[in-house]
Amino acid sequence: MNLAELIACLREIFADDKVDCDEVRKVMAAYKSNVADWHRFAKFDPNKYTRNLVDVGNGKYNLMILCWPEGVGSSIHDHTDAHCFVKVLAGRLLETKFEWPTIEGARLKVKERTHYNVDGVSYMSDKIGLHRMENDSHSEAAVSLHLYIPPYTTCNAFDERTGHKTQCTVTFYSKYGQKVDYRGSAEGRLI
Ligand SMILES: O=C(O)CCSS
Ligand SMILES: [Fe+2]
Repeated sequence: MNLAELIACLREIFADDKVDCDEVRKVMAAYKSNVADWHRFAKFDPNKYTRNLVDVGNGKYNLMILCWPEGVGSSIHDHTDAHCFVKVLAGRLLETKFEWPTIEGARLKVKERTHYNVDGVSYMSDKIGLHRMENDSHSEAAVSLHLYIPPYTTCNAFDERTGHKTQCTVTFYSKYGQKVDYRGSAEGRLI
């Protein structure tokens, strides 16, 4: 299966409304990363991770490729009640899962830390908690494939020391292989 066939499979799965997480996870795991499939979407920025839109299906999901320079990670964030599947395409990612904050001003509690290597698939949702994804390698960039069902444009970022949350707008560095130019627009803040 190549990336185009994975996309065709996802469109079929999401032709109806129910989300069968096991089926999605199996399909994401069945695709074996091939840089020839995804290279044209993988646009890096030296100072942050980039979100590169690949497919929106019939509006039921966002499929995107994220590019992580060495040592770069996301903030600690939620997923706005969406399902979140992450598959590593190159390098490796460290996922740190946190409990939701319960005490005002208290430090977030770590639930677990897991490394995902190439073709590893992780699942996250607000029912499980919060997480941070990061490329903790200092010698190798990472690339990952993210599927969010349903799509969302805002989520919350959390301060690890206090649990304080800030709403963020998530944007795309590129869409379908073309860089997006936000000059002059308020958008553009990443989490
Ligand atoms: O920017 C995002 O969508 C978070 C990446 S880790 S799921
Ligand atoms: Fe996430």
